[in-house]
Amino acid sequence: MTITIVGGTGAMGLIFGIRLAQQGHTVTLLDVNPVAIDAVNRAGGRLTNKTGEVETVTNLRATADATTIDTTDVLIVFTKCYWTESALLNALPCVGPETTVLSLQNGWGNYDVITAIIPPEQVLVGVTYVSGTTLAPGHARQVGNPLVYMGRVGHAADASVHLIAQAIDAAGFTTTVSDNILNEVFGKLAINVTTLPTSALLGMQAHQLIENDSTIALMDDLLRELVAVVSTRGVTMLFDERRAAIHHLLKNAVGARGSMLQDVEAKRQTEIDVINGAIVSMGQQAGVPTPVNETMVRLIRGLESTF
Ligand SMILES: NC(=O)C1=CN([C@@H]2O[C@H](COP(=O)(O)OP(=O)(O)OC[C@H]3O[C@@H](n4cnc5c(N)ncnc54)[C@H](OP(=O)(O)O)[C@@H]3O)[C@@H](O)[C@H]2O)C=CC1
Ligand SMILES: CC(C)(CO)C(=O)C(=O)O
Repeated sequence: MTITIVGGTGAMGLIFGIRLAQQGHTVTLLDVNPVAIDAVNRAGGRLTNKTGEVETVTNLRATADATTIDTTDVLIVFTKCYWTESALLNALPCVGPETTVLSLQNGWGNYDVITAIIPPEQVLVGVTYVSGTTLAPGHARQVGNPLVYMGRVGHAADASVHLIAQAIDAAGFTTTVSDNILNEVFGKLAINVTTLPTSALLGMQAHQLIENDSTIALMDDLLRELVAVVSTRGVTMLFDERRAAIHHLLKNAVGARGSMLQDVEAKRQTEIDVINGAIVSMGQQAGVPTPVNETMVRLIRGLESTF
């Protein structure tokens, strides 16, 4: 399969690109970061795995120029959400009528942004529980849970979805094709809404969030609001089940640094608008109060204003 990853030299792009290249796929990392592109083309993509070993993969290339890439079978989107539109427009030279575009980004709204550019029948969305950190240009660390959920929005998956899912699964990510993928997107959003701003504001690693009553109570409040909001969209989410899933994930994510914490440390814009900001907007539309999520948005925006 030919696979192009947009945002490919970022933390998640490198992890998926390296794992897919190790399976023999023709992988191209499309990115705008010249230092990371150069590092990959000179020394290969490097991945520090869960046991601390560094794996180096040289059968992949990186570029900023989509016109140098043949029409790709699959385009995986792994930019920060605020770059999705411009990154996709830049990627169009390697997208044909048979290309499948798959977003595994966090946040709410990726499907709408992508389908404003790419026909919906070519678009898949999903989520992943892998946690990635950039250690150096062209070098990422993979921790977290290697789970992926993907599917077609509003339609059952066909054979082509299963083929891509099999490729991702064979690359070491336990992959589930879902016929109700937006439920999975909301389930992941619940994890991001509760954990990402909390860890970013307090400088805490994932497992530290469940080591004291105050952060547990704060995350409960954020989750309660999200459950109330998504119920107005016909999504049944059980508070206790999601809370247990979040605690389980955090307990098993020792050493993981949430992507928003990494953004704050790098003094980079965060994805707060498509995470807690999305809950605030949906709450406003449905008449559901979301004061705790609104406070997190204000705190993160305040922090961003100091960068
Ligand atoms: N990190 C994590 O643990 C997880 C992240 N996610 C989600 O995955 C997505 C990617 O996150 P992450 O890998 O951490 O982010 P990174 O910032 O590490 O990577 C994003 C990459 O996209 C590049 N980029 C920016 N603009 C463009 C463009 N126009 N065209 C192509 N590439 C571009 C960036 O370059 P530059 O550096 O120069 O800006 C960077 O190399 C986000 O939605 C995040 O929420 C999901 C699960 C876990
Ligand atoms: C939940 C977590 C940590 C990993 O899946 C994540 O989504 C992120 O850091 O953005």
